[in-house]
Amino acid sequence: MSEPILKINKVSKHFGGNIAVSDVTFAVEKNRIFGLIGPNGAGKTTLFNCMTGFVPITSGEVIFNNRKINNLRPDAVCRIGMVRTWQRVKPLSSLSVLDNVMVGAFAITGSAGAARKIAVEKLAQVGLADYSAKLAGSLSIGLKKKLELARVLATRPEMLLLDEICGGLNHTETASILQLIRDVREEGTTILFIEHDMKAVTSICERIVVLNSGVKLAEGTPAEITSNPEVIAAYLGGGFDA
Ligand SMILES: Nc1ncnc2c1ncn2[C@@H]1O[C@H](COP(=O)(O)OP(=O)(O)OP(=O)(O)O)[C@@H](O)[C@H]1O
Repeated sequence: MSEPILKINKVSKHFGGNIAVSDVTFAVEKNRIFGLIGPNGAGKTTLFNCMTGFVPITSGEVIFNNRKINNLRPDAVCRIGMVRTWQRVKPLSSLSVLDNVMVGAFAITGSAGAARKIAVEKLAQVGLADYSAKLAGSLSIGLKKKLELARVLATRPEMLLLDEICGGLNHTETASILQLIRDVREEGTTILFIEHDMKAVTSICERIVVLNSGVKLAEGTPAEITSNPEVIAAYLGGGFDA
């Protein structure tokens, strides 16, 4: 295994008596596309929140680039190179598409000119150049997801955490987002991908961790995961055919 960029060591998160994440351990190698899957309520988003400083961890360690980052605030986590998207994308609706991406770029630069340049570059990358001047709130859900991707790419991340970026998209939109994710990985970015669309997960991820009721149920390649009887029983059911 090459050097991991991210290590999750025995991470737990309790909300009062509710154990959302329990003693989860895994590592993500640099420049991989890694999947995080599991049933609703399995703890996937909570784990993202723990990694990126949006909720405090009850116990365990998050190590990013050999640095323990448990107590860092989300903006600091972003500045050291790890940024996440949100399951329900909420752009700043009354700002333009360009301004929304500039907000992302301001995480890494204080210069409006530099932020604009990065935003223009990232909007072109996701295919939204023609929408720059439109109000973000006027975009369709498919284009809002691309805007979300441009916003996080504008922070020039080393690692991207994508929370159901394909959720609510049709077949063509999903294919387009998956190609963008592949392109981003080609540029050297590591990706951790939460997704319920198993076709998308198995087509893009090299390795997958499965959570169930806050506990790590399995880890392996897509072929190993989709043939794992425990994963089939807890999540996939009998009908999945990769
Ligand atoms: N802020 C919170 N306060 C209390 N409980 C929470 C909070 N956030 C999440 N939970 C609980 O933690 C558990 C895991 O939820 P989480 O949203 O992480 O699951 P998930 O795997 O992302 O689910 P989904 O696929 O539906 O998005 C659930 O029982 C949820 O109710």
